[in-house]
Amino acid sequence: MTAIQINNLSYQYPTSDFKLSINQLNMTENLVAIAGQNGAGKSTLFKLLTGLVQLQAGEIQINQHDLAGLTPEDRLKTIGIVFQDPSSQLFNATVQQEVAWSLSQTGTDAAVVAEKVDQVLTTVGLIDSKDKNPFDLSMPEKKLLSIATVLAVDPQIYLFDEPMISLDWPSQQLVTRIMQQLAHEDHQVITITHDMDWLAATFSKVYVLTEGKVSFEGTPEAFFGESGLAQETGLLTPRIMTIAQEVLGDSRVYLTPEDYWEKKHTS
Ligand SMILES: Nc1ncnc2c1ncn2[C@@H]1O[C@H](COP(=O)(O)OP(=O)(O)OP(=O)(O)O)[C@@H](O)[C@H]1O
Repeated sequence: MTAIQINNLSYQYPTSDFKLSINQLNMTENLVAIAGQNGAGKSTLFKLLTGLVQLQAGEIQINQHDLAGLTPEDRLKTIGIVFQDPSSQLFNATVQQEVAWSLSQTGTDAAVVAEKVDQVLTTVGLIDSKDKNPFDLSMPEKKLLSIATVLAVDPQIYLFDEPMISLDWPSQQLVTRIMQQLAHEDHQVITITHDMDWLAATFSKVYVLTEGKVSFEGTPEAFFGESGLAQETGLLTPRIMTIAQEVLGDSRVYLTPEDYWEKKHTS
């Protein structure tokens, strides 16, 4: 089990009034979603977790080790991020080299690299494109390649910033399966998402940020079950719940169509 512990965190951009403040947060679940309106501070939290910006106050601990004290190599092996825009992550001449480059940053033995590259490219369905230039890939393929570069390093914690954006349905299903498999293997998977249907169907724990503060932590069932909370925090409810409410006047919590069917037939 991985535990991220945040104490008295505070961060303010030099050129903006926005301030992220988290007094105490203890993240231990393997499948975690971070939600919140635009500008709530979700990406800023990811930047702090990956060291892209430095904490101004407080501490972030991973399994009781201060994140700030990790060497760059240990940090890579601890937390990996898949950015929203894959183009910001890709710069090598071939798909194969792109994945090999990310592994070379962790001092991996050259003999292991080729095998690992093939393995992760197979996982994301890009093995037949390994000699292509990353910029000749489609947007979903670029995203899958950026996921492969992180899978190759195999960090303890995976951060995904809006992974579903610009993916077609098969790629969405593939990425969801990869995340579930990672969580099953006891990695921690933390995802920023605006997709409430996907959040409700996939995650066991949700943290909602509102204006730089954690305004809710709990299960999706508890979040959508608290009357008016989704609306107050600027989020939608799952579509099945909206339909049940608006068409049938049924205001119970339904996370997925399957959940609706089950609850209807067991009550
Ligand atoms: N580099 C920066 N310099 C100054 N202000 C910034 C910078 N990056 C973000 N901000 C501001 O900080 C606030 C939080 O931004 P952040 O990107 O963390 O929000 P978010 O919840 O990820 O939003 P979104 O859902 O739109 O991605 C916003 O008001 C944003 O304008």
